[in-house]
Amino acid sequence: MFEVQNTRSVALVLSLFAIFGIAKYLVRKASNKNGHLRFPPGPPRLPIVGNALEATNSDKPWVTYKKWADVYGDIIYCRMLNQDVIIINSEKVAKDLLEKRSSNYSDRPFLNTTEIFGFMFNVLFLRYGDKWRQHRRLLHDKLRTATALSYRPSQMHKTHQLLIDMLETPENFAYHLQAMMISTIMCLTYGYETARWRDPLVATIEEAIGNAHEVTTPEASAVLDALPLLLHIPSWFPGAGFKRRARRSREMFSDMVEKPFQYTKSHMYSDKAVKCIVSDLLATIKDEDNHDEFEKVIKSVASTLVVGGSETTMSTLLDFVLAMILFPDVQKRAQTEIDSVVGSDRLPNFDDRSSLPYVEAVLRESHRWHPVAPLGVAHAAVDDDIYEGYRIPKGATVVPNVWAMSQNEAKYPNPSEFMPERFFTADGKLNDDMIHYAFGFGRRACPGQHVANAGVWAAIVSLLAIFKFTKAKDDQGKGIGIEPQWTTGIAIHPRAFPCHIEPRSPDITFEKLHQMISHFT
Ligand code: HEM
Repeated sequence: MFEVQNTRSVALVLSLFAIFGIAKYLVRKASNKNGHLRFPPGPPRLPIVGNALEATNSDKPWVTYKKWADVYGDIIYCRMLNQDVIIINSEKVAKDLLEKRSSNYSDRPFLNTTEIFGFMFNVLFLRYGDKWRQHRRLLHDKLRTATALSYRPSQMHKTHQLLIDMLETPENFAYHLQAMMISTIMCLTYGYETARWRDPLVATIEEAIGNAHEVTTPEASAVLDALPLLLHIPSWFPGAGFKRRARRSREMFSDMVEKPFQYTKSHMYSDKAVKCIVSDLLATIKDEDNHDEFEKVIKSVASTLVVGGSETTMSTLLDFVLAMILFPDVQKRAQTEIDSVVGSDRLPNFDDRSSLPYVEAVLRESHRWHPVAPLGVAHAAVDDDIYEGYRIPKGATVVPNVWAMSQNEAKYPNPSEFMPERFFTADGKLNDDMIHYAFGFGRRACPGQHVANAGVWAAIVSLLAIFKFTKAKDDQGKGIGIEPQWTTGIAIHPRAFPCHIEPRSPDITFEKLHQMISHFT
């Protein structure tokens, strides 16, 4: 994060670390009540930096942590500069700590990068306490299973728009997937209809989120968290380019929070008003004394929905498309199932869902194969704790390595293969592995998972019903090989890959598709 560019800066940074490290060690030693217990096992630590170099050396820290897990076990202690970090590599330990002891593990570590990049409006990063509870109550009310059902018509409507866009310009598939997911959540949250192509608000949201994803992880924030003094150096100072990026990020997030909110507020009593989450919430606080305070909460909840609900679902769909190209037999089997249940004269609807178990398994495998949030979102320990005889210090950052859970060979043989079959029992029924760990743990678990699963299912089943996904071809007509790569950060997605998308049948013309959509029930 902090780009050290010359030897003097390095010397200065290291001396400061040494002073702060020793001071923190002495304070901790004096106040520690479980000091006689050992930390969980972990890799050897260097003086001052601890394990920070190894953890930040790769753009896939989850893979590094999984390698550590193979040596040291399911619960690991490491140190990122002056920060204690506990890495959890199994579902069992994650449940034991983050769920069964959730009153101690529902806090978030404070990351300086979230603050300076303007991401603190996001409920995801709120510390555990009354303010978080107030936000979380509203989120729960608007995202719980029963309410989520009322979003389905809108989710299907946006999915049908996606089918039209894909038929028109299949080469822009990644843009269409992203635009659909942002458009859906903007409509549900703000009643705002995005333009079909290059909507300015969509562009701001994409840029703001993309920018923040890489820097809002404990690994990326480690230097600034250890040495907050660096926040005060001027932006022209060598290595302080992050300050200029942070300023731009704050401006974009401010637009993202304010503009759509003001749109809803100014339209909610007009003839064109569309019922949405923000207008519902604003109506409930109309006569409240501390109206301005409530308005801030609504703004924060609404923009969190957009951040939480767009990039994650789009990334899952990109994983799905990539998997369909790399694993054509899975695609064929899912389409055979859809054809047998839905036929070719209509589009799938939510009533078909329970009759399409293989498609359901494709959805689960899309969450498992390359989890969108490979290190979940870090929790933090409120107080000292002891687990299996090991000491977990108060304030430790607790990282669930979702990647390691998803690649557990004992549970998922050949984990790098996309195999929906792994979700079936021997007698051909869907098993009960819903990949809940991809959505986090305990009191902080994703409140949007029902909405997410409905939206992603609708897109997967509809795309499979209409389109065939294959490798793009070179000049000689040979399929172009794909070496899949993923982005890095708190939420990841496959980097651009070549792909050929065409209708499964020559009967699928614009006219036919519009007809199917107009007859949709
Ligand atoms: C594939 C889609 C999604 C995935 C994989 C996902 C994953 C996650 C994860 C891992 C967390 C952190 C949980 C933890 O701290 O243990 C989270 C939190 C959250 N998600 Fe999602 N999410 C998805 C979709 C959505 C959607 C569609 C929404 C909203 C409509 C949403 C809203 C939120 C919110 C508000 C939080 C913050 C919860 C808190 O800190 O209390 N997510 N999500």
